[in-house]
Amino acid sequence: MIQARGLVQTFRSREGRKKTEVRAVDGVDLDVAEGEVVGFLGPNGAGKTTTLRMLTTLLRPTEGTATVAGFDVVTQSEQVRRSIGYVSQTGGAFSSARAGDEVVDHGMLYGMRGADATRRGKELFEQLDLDGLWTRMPKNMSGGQRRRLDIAMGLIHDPTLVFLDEPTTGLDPQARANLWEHIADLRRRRGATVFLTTHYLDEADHLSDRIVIIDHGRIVASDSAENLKANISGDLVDLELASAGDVTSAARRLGSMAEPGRGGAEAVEVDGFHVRARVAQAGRAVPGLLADLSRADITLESIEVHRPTLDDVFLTLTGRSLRDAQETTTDGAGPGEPAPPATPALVRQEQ
Ligand SMILES: Nc1ncnc2c1ncn2[C@@H]1O[C@H](COP(=O)(O)OP(=O)(O)OP(=O)(O)O)[C@@H](O)[C@H]1O
Repeated sequence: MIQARGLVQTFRSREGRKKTEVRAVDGVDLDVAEGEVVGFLGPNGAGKTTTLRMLTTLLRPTEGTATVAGFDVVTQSEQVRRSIGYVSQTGGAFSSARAGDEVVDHGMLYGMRGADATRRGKELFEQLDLDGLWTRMPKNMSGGQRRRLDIAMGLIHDPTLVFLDEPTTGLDPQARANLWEHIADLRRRRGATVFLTTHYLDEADHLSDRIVIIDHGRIVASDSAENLKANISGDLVDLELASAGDVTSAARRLGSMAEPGRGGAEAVEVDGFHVRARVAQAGRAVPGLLADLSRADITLESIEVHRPTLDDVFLTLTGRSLRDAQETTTDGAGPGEPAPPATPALVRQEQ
């Protein structure tokens, strides 16, 4: 459905008298099969939106080639546009028409009959929690409601290939869950292919068959979330001790079980009464560890095991945490909408 080879995008900008060149996308190859849901992850400025804009024909690649739905993004841009749905990060510019009319007009632009566009639009309004807002003007909607309207516009013509640029940023948890349901449904019922960028690791993990990670304009990983996590990180074991005296011996015992190549004291993090380390397979390691601690009369307050997250994957690949690589932004939610999470740029909810 999507095939890209050596995609490059450079931007020229001027800082004072100095001209600089930003290589926003630096040789991207992509293959997305029909019916696949791909989560495109990376820190701010990694090149996600620029890649998406090239694939959706909004930006001509500086170098490289890409076909989308079988059409060339440069020489057959019109056919590409007809074949896809696109929800941009910033949303569309709305006229002064009512929300429902905007959506129906948008469907008709794609060749739908008015009655079909209205029926489908009403269905989407209900699914995206926009009930009762059909006749409201978009400028009088909250930020979150406008975001959901953007999504309704992108899906009105039931595209079988959908590009979603941060579709749920600024949405409250319930609206996010609804949209997830909707995206899962697009694939289940229509066999749609979905290519989405997101800063929410749990979203990428939950929705995607495959995660593609981009950093500094280059793809650094591409695999299922399960495989990425299994290949890279061990499980994090977090022990809470009852007394400071037990911390040192617990740290020594846990260190000896840490992942091969990462064992020893340096693999162990001590934080107050907590001792943490990664072990290859916690399910197998923990029973022995507990028995060992018990024999040594070490009293545990609690033990927690965290499966590796996509953030751990990114950290292992690049030496940086996705969270640290993000900037905090607060846009997205409008009046009457719950505020977005404290660091909407990236939220980790897996652990
Ligand atoms: N029109 C432009 N002119 C100059 N530089 C640009 C332009 N558009 C993007 N860039 C730069 O290209 C790089 C990649 O930007 P891009 O928006 O693709 O990143 P992103 O991964 O989508 O980031 P975010 O998660 O913040 O949306 C950044 O360094 C950005 O500043």
